[in-house]
Amino acid sequence: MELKNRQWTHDQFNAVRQEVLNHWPTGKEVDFAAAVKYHEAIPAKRQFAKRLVKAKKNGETLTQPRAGVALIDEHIKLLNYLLTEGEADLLPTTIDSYTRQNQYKEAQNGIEESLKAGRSLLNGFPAVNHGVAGVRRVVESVNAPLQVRHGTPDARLLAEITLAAGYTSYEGGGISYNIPYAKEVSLEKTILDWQYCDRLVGLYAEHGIEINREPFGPLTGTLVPPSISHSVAVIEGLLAVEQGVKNLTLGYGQCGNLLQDVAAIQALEQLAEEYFSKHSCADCILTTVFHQWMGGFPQDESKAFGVISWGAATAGLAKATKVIVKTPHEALGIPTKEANAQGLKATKQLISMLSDQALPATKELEDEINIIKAEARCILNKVVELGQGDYALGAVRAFAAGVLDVPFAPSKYSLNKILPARDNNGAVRLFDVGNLPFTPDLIAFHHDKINERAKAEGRDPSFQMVIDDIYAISKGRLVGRPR
Ligand SMILES: CCC[C@H]1O[C@@H](n2cnc3c(N)ncnc32)[C@H](O)[C@@H]1O
Repeated sequence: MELKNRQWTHDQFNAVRQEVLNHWPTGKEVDFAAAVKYHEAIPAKRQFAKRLVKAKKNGETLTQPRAGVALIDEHIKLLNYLLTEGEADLLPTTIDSYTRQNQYKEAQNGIEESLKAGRSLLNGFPAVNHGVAGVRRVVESVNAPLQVRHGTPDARLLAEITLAAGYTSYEGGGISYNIPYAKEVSLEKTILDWQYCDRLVGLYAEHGIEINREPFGPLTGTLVPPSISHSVAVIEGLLAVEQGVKNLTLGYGQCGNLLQDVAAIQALEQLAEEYFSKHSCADCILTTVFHQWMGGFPQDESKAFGVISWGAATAGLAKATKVIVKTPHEALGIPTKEANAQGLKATKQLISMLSDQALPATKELEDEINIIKAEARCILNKVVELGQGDYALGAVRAFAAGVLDVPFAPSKYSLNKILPARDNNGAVRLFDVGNLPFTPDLIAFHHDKINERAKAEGRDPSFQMVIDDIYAISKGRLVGRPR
């Protein structure tokens, strides 16, 4: 099928669906009409979209962990522990890496080995192998809104099975689950495959079932400038809305400077409103998600709590609709349920203590918001130009030209010409703007900010700054100062 940002017809969708449902035997369990009926009976309090709308209306910042283990009963126990002990407002199901690569045979082995070992030998929940009936057991046993979180370039069968089972939110996107997650999967293919996922959500919406979609905001999670992650978020949001998605959460990964991060969430809301109303998507409900620091963490658990709490405080002051919570085991690997619950409770403490405060709307904050929006507009307008008006085509061409460029991305489709580094206050700026289509004054802004830090540190701007910043937080700092 030719790539274009146009809603798929039912015939186009159904032609592809037959093939998708055959990718693994459990695909046969998918019965869309029965799934719609099942969703109709899901109470509002367990519907992700509704809970987000309520939070936006009440000015709440909801907490959500990441969590997933191999076997159904253990996964249910884990989620219920995070709900009761961790006081989570929203719950995930993090999918294992084999499933993310469509390696369902290996996932099946993982299930069998986990049964033998009596513990999870997968780094997430292999939903495709468990099938609709198995995944539905999770939905029936956990009294909270459930979201599928993963990192899957071809997430079509995973969407069919988890949504049919009753999950009411689905993370990911054709850019955000390709560029940071795959080495050489064509962007064209993943954007097409994610149009399928969004069209499926659109079909549920046509039957009155509201399912929330959340493009993956942080991308590589390593010093990604806000304007770059926002540009991807807006593009994926527009592509999703074209396929009939009505409830979207756009996301952003914490960078660490409070002013820049609060400005980033406000700029994201304003950019989304601007671009969505421009493309007549006024009836799409928009919320935001703030991801606590996605880069390297300190091994020491007390220091890790410091990083988690900083992310919680920033999310609370930014008034994001939800915050994705890290754990004190981040530097070690998959967290225990206790560590996961601790991260959630520390976060909730900060969020509730900050619910009566907001960052004052100072000139500095406004300036930061305007810089982020100006940069994103430069990128998005160039994307539309390259795509001759089409965001899907434009996105593919923009990556080829370096107009969109994600730092430290594994994908060969990202030029990786840009180089981010922190300025003297720790805000993420660009040491090398690569081929980003910024105006001269924006380029000068970044240049000056990096030079200001260089002067303060008594060294020339260099790639060493980038390296120092990558390791800074795990070494207890924000700005990677020279030794
Ligand atoms: C983009 C996602 C990276 C983050 O996702 C966490 N993560 C991955 N898999 C699981 C899991 N099965 N349970 C709890 N957290 C998980 C990692 O720690 C990291 O923070």
